[in-house]
Amino acid sequence: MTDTHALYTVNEIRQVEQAALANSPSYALMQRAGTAAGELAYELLQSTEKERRVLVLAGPGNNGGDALEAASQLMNAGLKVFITLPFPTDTLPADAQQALQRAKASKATFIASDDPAISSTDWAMVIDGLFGIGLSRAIDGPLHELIATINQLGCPILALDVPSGLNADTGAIVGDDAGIAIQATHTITFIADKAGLHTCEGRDFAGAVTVATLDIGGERFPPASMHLNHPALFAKCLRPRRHNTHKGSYGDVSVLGGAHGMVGAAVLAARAAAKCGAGRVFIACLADSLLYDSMQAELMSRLASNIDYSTTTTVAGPGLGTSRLARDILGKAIIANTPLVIDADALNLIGHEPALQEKLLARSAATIITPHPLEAARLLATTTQQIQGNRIAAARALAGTFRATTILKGSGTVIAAPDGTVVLNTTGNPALATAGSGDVLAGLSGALLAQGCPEWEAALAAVYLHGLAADELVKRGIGPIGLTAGELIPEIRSVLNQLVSG
Ligand SMILES: NC(=O)C1=CN([C@@H]2O[C@H](COP(=O)(O)OP(=O)(O)OC[C@H]3O[C@@H](n4cnc5c(N)ncnc54)[C@H](OP(=O)(O)O)[C@@H]3O)[C@@H](O)[C@H]2O)[C@H](O)CC1
Ligand SMILES: [K+]
Repeated sequence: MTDTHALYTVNEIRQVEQAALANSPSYALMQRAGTAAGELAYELLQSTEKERRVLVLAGPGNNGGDALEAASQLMNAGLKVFITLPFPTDTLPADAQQALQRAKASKATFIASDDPAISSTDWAMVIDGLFGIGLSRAIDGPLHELIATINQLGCPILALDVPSGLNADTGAIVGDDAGIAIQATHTITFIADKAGLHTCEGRDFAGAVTVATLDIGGERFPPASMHLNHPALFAKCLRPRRHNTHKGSYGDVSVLGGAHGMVGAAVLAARAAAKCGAGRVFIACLADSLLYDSMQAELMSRLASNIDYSTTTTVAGPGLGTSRLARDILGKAIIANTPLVIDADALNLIGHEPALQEKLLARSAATIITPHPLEAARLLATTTQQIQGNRIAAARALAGTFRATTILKGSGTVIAAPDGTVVLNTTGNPALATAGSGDVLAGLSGALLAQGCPEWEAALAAVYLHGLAADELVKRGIGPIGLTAGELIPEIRSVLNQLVSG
């Protein structure tokens, strides 16, 4: 495949697989999958000093076949391989039957899934081939117990195609609290990459993801509607500055927020906007409580009611509250039809007020909305659990309903366009789960819009840079525990400048 950042749904992959199976000998794809998995396992095991015992979990379908094939490869490479196959073998699909015969011939040791050796052996690695894209219900009973035991082992776990128990499309654990999934350190996924490995629980359960295409050419794939975020997707809007420019060249940002007692949120967004390149930044507070920002004297303070929203990019929401005054001024900012980022309480107001929704739909200027899952649930009149159950569908629904580029925050932030295009972000870490981090993202998004970045690229760049800054800080020991949102701002400025000059 040429498009290395493309993501496909299970349905799409099934179609590609069927077409490929029709044109190659049966069993060839499974052999390729098993070989790719065996090679990766072997490579990962090179750094281990343990006696190289590998436990292979094989399931009742073709994912189990892949695992049995990988087991044969590793036996042939001289490792000590133990296989547990806790299912009747006479109902294995034909290809998996062949893989079973080869595994038996390789003299791998078969052990029962309740053998105490599973929890007492110091395994160098576990290979998870219980279920792949054919998982159809929550994993329960003895298999649930087996997976709980495996997750406690503390050794590297290589999942084949998908960590068993994870929905490959959504990244949710199938069956939610009733289900369970393998918590892999590595996943080798077949034919094409899958969205569920990169959002919701995906990042925690899949670990490092490798794609093995099984030699299926890119021409067999439909155009992808989902991609992983990458600078190539937005680089064209982050260009070096021309010499012959002035502050007016980089736009004004006004942060509409800061109700009484909540000015800090607006200050964080405004500082982010200033340090990410906006020409001039105004803190447009509802409350008359901020004279100036002593840490960032470049910021200008105005009463929200005195701003001309037709001449500025607006970041609406940080610390805005849901008062009548907030609602009225938000309405003015929306109808001004200038670039707009809508965050926090501005989203809550829109969720409650059909009149604001109508105004939003009448806009033609750039609009980015940045809900976290609870705000998304309010906007779509549903529950957080429903949103998290299918984050991609939720982001698409928001983008379509409000005709706005949507940034659905959370692990594996989803960026969706009204036409259904989706990008999943790859940067960021739990350090971002801190108060004010959303305000910084909103301010950064506003700064990029003010500098002329189109809304789609601005959203992709903002999310990517915000996460990358957190990753860089964590590498230096500043977080994940205790990273504060304000610390992100200078780091975002650094990674932004590096990207522009690099
Ligand atoms: N076909 C090929 O050549 C290739 C396939 N690849 C690999 O195959 C899997 C997909 O294989 P598939 O057989 O469709 O599905 P699975 O192996 O994931 O699992 C299906 C079986 O699991 C049973 N099942 C489903 N959920 C549960 C559950 N919660 N508890 C117990 N059993 C469950 C299901 O039973 P049903 O009753 O639902 O029918 C099936 O028996 C793919 O992921 C790849 O790893 C490779 O890509 C190579 C080419
Ligand atoms: K698996």
